[in-house]
Amino acid sequence: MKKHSIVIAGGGSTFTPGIIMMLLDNLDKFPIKEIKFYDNDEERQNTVADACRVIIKEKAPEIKFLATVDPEEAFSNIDFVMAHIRVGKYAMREKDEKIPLEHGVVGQETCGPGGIAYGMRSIGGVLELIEHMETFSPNAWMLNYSNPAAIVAEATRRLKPNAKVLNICDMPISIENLMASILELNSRKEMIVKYYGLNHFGWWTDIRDREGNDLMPKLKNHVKDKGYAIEFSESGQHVDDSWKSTFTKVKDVYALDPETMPNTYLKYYFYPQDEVEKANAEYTRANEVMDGREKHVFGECNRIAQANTSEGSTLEIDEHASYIVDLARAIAYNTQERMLLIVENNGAIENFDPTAMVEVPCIVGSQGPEPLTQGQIPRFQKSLMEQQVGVEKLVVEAWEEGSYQKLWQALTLSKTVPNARVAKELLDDLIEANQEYWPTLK
Ligand SMILES: NC(=O)c1ccc[n+]([C@@H]2O[C@H](COP(=O)([O-])OP(=O)(O)OC[C@H]3O[C@@H](n4cnc5c(N)ncnc54)[C@H](O)[C@@H]3O)[C@@H](O)[C@H]2O)c1
Ligand SMILES: O=P(O)(O)OC[C@H]1O[C@H](O[C@H]2[C@H](O)[C@@H](O)[C@@H](O)O[C@@H]2CO)[C@H](O)[C@@H](O)[C@@H]1O
Ligand SMILES: [Mn+2]
Repeated sequence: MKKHSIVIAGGGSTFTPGIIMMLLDNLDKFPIKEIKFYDNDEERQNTVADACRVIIKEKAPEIKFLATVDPEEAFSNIDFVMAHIRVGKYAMREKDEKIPLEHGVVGQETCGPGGIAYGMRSIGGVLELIEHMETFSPNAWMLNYSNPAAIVAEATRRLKPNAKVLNICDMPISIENLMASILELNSRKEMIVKYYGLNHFGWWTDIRDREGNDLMPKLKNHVKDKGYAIEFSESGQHVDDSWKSTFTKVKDVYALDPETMPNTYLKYYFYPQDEVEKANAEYTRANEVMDGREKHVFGECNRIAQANTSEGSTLEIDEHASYIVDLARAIAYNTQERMLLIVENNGAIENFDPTAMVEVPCIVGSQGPEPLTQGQIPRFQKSLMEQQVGVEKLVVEAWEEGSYQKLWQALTLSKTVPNARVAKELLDDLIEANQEYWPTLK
């Protein structure tokens, strides 16, 4: 098997050590020659890189390792870019969440005004990574999970239509892991699913085992009362209380259409007021993540680098991120794996905008993804998706044209925003907070 060279863009991410440990755990399936880290924050990246260097040396000393802030060094001679950047880091995520709450609107990193603000920051950052890849390794593929994936994917479709970039999200994978637990299966890979939607905005319509048996009745029986909540102590991975509450809230989302299984993020569109009431405007998910995951990961990285050993480390392999290996293998070895990806619709959802970026099952091989047709979708989901895809497209147009008007329209159209006046007040506050990152809007 060919050994691959990869660059992780956003080397300083809190997810990087877990992904490195996951890659090292899968070397038999996806051999690696070289790993490079690239970030535009050298200090943050070095903290993670100094620990990962130790881990790689212990587990696979034959792998070359380099951390750099120089695009040419990072993007030369690579086969894959694994991209997870957060433009503006947690300081800006905190503003994305808190500014909407000041206006009585959902404060969430990828949904509603927070997602729109984050999108306006991410588009430029992700397009720049694509340009580096195309300049220094034109045959490489980018596996992109930088958020907000829906807006980023639309930007890549519109502004880099020929780029070899695959946009993917781990939420369906996480949910399928929970479904597998509920169904008492050994792995989510025992399920064959049908699914359609937008990123963080979709529904499973059919779930079967490999023999073709319908697993939906058993799932429905659990989800109607408990959502996707399970006994998390048995799941092996730590799950924060706010995520447990999200998994439980699924039962209310499910009630809207008991024939399908929903993505967790739909709660922000169906029950925005519940989310606003529950939120603490002084302490949002960004604060939780900074005090939790970020402190833990950076604390452990410092300890490993100083001790020059990972012995006793509490960093966890990011098991559910193994979809990244599946995706890279599908491209590298033409495995024809069936995976949910965010791709241009082109008729996969028959009665929906062919130019929308939708999340559907695809067969992935060395030529990229082939979307599987999901047929016609019902009026309820179609109407919701049309509104949301309108928001996403308007954001990308606003970014490209520097249009205040289109961004105001996008915010007004979002189901999470009550009216155009609130949308305008929000927009003005978001412009003020994002001066360093957004294009100038006229
Ligand atoms: N698609 C998914 O389902 C999924 C799942 C988990 C995380 N994510 C995304 O992964 C990303 C990382 O998340 P995190 O919580 O670890 O964030 P983080 O802030 O810890 O890491 C992001 C890194 O990106 C770097 N960065 C920012 N702008 C950059 C640029 N223009 N060029 C190069 N590097 C840049 C930052 O310096 C930082 O080190 C986020 O976009 C997050 O939303 C996506
Ligand atoms: O609030 P965060 O930073 O913890 O998570 C935001 C991300 O949430 C999703 O990914 C989750 C995953 O679905 C969950 O089960 C858990 O295992 O962790 C992941 C990362 O926290 C979502 O798909 C991402 O787009 C979000 O960035
Ligand atoms: Mn996601």
